[in-house]
Amino acid sequence: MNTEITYAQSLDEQDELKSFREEFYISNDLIYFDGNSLGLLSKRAEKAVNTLMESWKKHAIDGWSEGAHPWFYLSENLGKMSADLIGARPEEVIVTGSTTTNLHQLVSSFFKPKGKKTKILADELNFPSDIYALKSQLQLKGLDPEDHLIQVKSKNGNTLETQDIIDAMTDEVALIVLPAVLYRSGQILDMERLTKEAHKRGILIGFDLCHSIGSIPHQLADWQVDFAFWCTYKHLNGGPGSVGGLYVNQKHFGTSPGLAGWFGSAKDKQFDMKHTLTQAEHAGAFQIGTPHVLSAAPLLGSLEMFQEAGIRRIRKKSLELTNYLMELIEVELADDGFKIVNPRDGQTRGAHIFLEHPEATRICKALKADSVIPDFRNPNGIRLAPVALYNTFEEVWQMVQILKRIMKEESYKKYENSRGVIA
Ligand SMILES: Cc1ncc(COP(=O)(O)O)c(C=O)c1O
Ligand SMILES: Nc1ccccc1C(=O)C[C@H](N)C(=O)O
Repeated sequence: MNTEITYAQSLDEQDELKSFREEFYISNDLIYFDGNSLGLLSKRAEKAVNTLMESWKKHAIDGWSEGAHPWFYLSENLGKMSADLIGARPEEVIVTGSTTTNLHQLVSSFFKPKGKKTKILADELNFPSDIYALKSQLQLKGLDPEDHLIQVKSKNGNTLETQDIIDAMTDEVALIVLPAVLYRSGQILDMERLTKEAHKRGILIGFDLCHSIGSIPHQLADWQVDFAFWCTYKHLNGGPGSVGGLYVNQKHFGTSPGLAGWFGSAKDKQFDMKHTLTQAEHAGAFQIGTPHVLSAAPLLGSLEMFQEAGIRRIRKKSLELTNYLMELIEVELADDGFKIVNPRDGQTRGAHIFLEHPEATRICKALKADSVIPDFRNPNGIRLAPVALYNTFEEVWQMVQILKRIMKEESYKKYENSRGVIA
């Protein structure tokens, strides 16, 4: 492989998406590879927040129906803007809640234990919040999570095998909840096949898209996935705590929300103020209360950028970036004890790479001291996410050189090998 910086520079020159970098607040003195934990602020997102602040300033209560983006329809409009990213129909998507609250809403709506079918199937590698939510949903139904939550095991601690998940789809399972992309190893699960197999057995299936939305294409409607939920602060660059999203397949329109609230109403009925809910005839039925308008606002700007860039072009560049990163690591850091544990092939590799190293904690500290932002995942993982919309091939090259120097000079030994509170 070509390890010269000029090669990286030539890749940047040919990059069709290169103009997007200028739209972000990104410093040339910092290599930010953590966009899969918190995406960067773009000027368009900032402008969108200012626009909605203006509507508040100018219209006060009438901002619900007036101004550039009337707040009453904002969640639906942002849902429509997100639909292409996940291959859904516009009315199947709503921007609302957070990952964890949306999961609670969807499980409370679609988990209906009956007869022998009383179990939820998940996996042992998912993000903890999802597992906490599933356990508490079981408890709310009077079911003991010890025997009603099945967590498919990983053979190697990093990835899952499709067949192992299918084998766990017994006739006791009512519902399956899995990540689309695993938060540590970045493995993409075969959503299409898993959905088909679940449906053959009369099981509903939903996916957590936190690490997949904005980084890989999906075809949720074609695959007939029952539901999905996600955050918008990672690849979608919505900002800290930005409003999440959910998808419900149209065949489930009309299902009563498990956690009902007046924003789930049909719009024309909401202000009738009746004590009987007339729910919206689309995914909007799964909203609960008043939308968090100011935390949804950045998405008006950031989703517009995804519409322009297109998820297929984003995926193509992302695969090229991670491929280049892995190849450089293998050549330049061959003797430094790093193990690449994410899947390699373009079918199952998400948008970040995951390295294991016994000294991972302090290597991350040394990287940060040298202006590279990775993230550390307990106990020995380093996640690196070069993001298609704003990172460059040259940054990948620079980062590997910095890491090479840290390993050669052993400068990581200046730090303690223990994690901080937020790692
Ligand atoms: C897969 C996954 N699920 C859930 C969460 C957290 O959910 P929430 O947005 O509710 O904090 C994260 C990250 O924060 C995540 O990566
Ligand atoms: N929401 C956060 C708040 C604080 C710090 C990190 C997060 C993350 O999103 C972590 C991410 N979900 C992960 O995949 O590790």
